[in-house]
Amino acid sequence: MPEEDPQAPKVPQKGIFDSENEPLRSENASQNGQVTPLSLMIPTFESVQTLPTPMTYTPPAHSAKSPRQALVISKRRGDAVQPAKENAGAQHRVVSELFPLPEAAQQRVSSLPTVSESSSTTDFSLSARSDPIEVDTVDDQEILIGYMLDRLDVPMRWKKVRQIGSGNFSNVFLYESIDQTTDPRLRLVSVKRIKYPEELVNRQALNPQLAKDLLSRLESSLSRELAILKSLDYPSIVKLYGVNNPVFITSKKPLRDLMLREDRLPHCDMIMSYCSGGDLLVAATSCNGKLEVSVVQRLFSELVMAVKYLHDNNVIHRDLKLENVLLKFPLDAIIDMKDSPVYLKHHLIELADFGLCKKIEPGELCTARCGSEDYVSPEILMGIPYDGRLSDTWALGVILFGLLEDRLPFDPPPNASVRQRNRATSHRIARYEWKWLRLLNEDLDAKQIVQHTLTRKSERWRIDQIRESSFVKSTADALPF
Ligand SMILES: Nc1ncnc2c1ncn2[C@@H]1O[C@H](COP(=O)(O)OP(=O)(O)OP(=O)(O)O)[C@@H](O)[C@H]1O
Repeated sequence: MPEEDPQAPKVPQKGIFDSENEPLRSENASQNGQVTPLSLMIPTFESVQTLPTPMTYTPPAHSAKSPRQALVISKRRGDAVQPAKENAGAQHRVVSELFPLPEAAQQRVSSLPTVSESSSTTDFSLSARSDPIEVDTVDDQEILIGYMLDRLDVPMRWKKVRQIGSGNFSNVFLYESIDQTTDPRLRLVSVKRIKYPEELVNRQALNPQLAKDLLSRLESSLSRELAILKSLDYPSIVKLYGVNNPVFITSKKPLRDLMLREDRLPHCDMIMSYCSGGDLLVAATSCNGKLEVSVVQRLFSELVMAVKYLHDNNVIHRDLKLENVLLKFPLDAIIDMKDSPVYLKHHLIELADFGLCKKIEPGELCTARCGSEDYVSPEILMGIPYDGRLSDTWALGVILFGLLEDRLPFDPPPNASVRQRNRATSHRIARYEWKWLRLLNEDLDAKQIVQHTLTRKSERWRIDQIRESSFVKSTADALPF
């Protein structure tokens, strides 16, 4: 039996079941008699008493990371399309998990069937209160006071420069230090400001039990991300420098403690290393398919090393995707650096977004179904206990394919029929349905990695096998970290 995730909530089996409690059958299943959990039911959020674990939803239309150019990778996140299409927003991603999305009420949320994970429910003293919870919202905060992890007693100040990103669970801002700092890394920092669920932000009257549940998920998810980030120390992984309130570091139940003090939900800012090149999705798509294989090799090899560091330390990421690979410098600068010694000496990427990561025991299987739709492995889609390391290597295969082919493997192929286009991405994933187009006749070492990762878990390469593959080994051996 797999061990259960100690920090995930208990989520009853509640997803894709019809009135007789029979799983709905997929297109595939109706042909071969097997049940595949691919159909979606779309409940309204209000009717969800227990939180759906993974959710397919339409991301908010507004985003600071919207590239304003046409993107070659066709099915881009709802926020990464041209302005005219922003509100069409029909792109879906599977996300998760421990607390509902901010602005959930505006989004199309679909629950998938899930496997329960045990909960470490925090006992918020909310059962007696029926009034809305006051939330500290500070998106316009110009001056940030923060505390470094190693100097929690000394406040430092930064001034907001601009917003640099937005995800489902956070807004990310660039801040510049006001104080004299001897540490050059702290001069420009990125600040990840956690978005709270819309029900809390809008202060709608919440069922006290639901509020308690929601807050406990929020707290355990936040604490987990902070604790794991704090424990990581690798050049190619985003660095947590500090937080806006030391309680987020010192307490195991920071929200509860701060709410007792202030009777309102405190905001949480994570002060982190800044990557001026933005994310790899935007950078790669801006090349219009002209990213050289040697650059792909350099960046991908470093990413493999970062994931190897995580797996060696029993951490799984569970949300590896192009958007979460940040570039330390703009891509043009990286390309110009190719002949300089810096190219191999300095880290060029930082892996970000540890909101779904988890510390696991060796051999432990996970049950929380989470990730981003295009990158999620078949076993997570199926709702069976999965090895998080193998789901991470699957996602690495998706990333590498995307960089090489300039489209994602489970998008409908460019020459797809209407019927193929109408099929859900999850159908193609469940059938391992991907193929080379641009590289069809190319003999390239990199293809071997994709072939051995976008495959059944029993045959799938682990991170060490990817590390030792010819495409990665020569570059990774040359990196000093
Ligand atoms: N350290 C950083 N430096 C530069 N940009 C960053 C940094 N961290 C995040 N960003 C930008 O902000 C975006 C959102 O950040 P992040 O993925 O951490 O948020 P999230 O809310 O957890 O996202 P998701 O919806 O993918 O879960 C990133 O895709 C990136 O463009």
